[in-house]
Amino acid sequence: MLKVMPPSESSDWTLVVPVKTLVAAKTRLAEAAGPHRAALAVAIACDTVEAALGCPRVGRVVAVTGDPVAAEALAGAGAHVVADPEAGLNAALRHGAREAVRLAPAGPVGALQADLPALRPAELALVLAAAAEFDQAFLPDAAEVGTTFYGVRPGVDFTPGFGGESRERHLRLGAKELCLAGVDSVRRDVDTPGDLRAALALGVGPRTRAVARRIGESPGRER
Ligand SMILES: Nc1nc2c(ncn2[C@@H]2O[C@H](COP(=O)(O)OP(=O)(O)OP(=O)(O)O)[C@@H](O)[C@H]2O)c(=O)[nH]1
Ligand SMILES: C=C(OP(=O)(O)O)C(=O)O
Repeated sequence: MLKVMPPSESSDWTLVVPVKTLVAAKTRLAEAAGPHRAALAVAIACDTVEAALGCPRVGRVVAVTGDPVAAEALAGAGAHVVADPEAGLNAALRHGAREAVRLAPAGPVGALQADLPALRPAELALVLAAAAEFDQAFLPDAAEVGTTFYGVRPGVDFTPGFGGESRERHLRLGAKELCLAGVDSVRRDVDTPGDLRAALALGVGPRTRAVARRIGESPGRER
């Protein structure tokens, strides 16, 4: 029998989450995490994916990684995993976005950083609702230097400019900066030990709490 798939709705986002090879991941947490650095990177990415999938505006998460260990864990957290073209972060995101359009041609596409372990689905919903008002939009990170989310309306070119001081780059590229209250968990990226403590204070997902305990950090409150 022919199975007719329902058309994806415009509020049904596909989020692309990039996860680099674990040997190279989270180097700024090397001292704090010691032998648990790769486990911490995987835990943070999987908690991010699980929370994103818990958001009613998200239809699916496409994770882009070339790492087999990360790929298995991310698939276990519910992501649709595609291989990394190994040409850098923005190339990985564009590759994931092509898969997103293949999976849901009528839906909006976003890039979400993989290091948001405190992410709360309801806060992500606010960001996606705001982003849907613009052709191209982004959310700056907690430090207001980088970016945690970049998204486009259906049919608009997906041209992410992540890396380093990407807030300025996204502004120059003409994306609308989202200035929203009540979305701290979507902006709380984790690069340094200080960032990790700030995320733990907000409340992180269960995998990150478990690794935090192993590296001697107080796991803080539950998300
Ligand atoms: N798939 C993919 N993801 C990448 C690549 N480069 C960076 N990322 C991801 O993009 C996000 C930001 O990356 P970085 O800040 O460069 O790296 P990081 O692992 O978070 O931290 P550091 O090693 O401390 O710089 C993280 O989620 C990374 O996993 C890449 O080439 N491919
Ligand atoms: C790559 C970026 O993030 P990070 O702070 O993780 O380097 C970015 O903000 O564009």
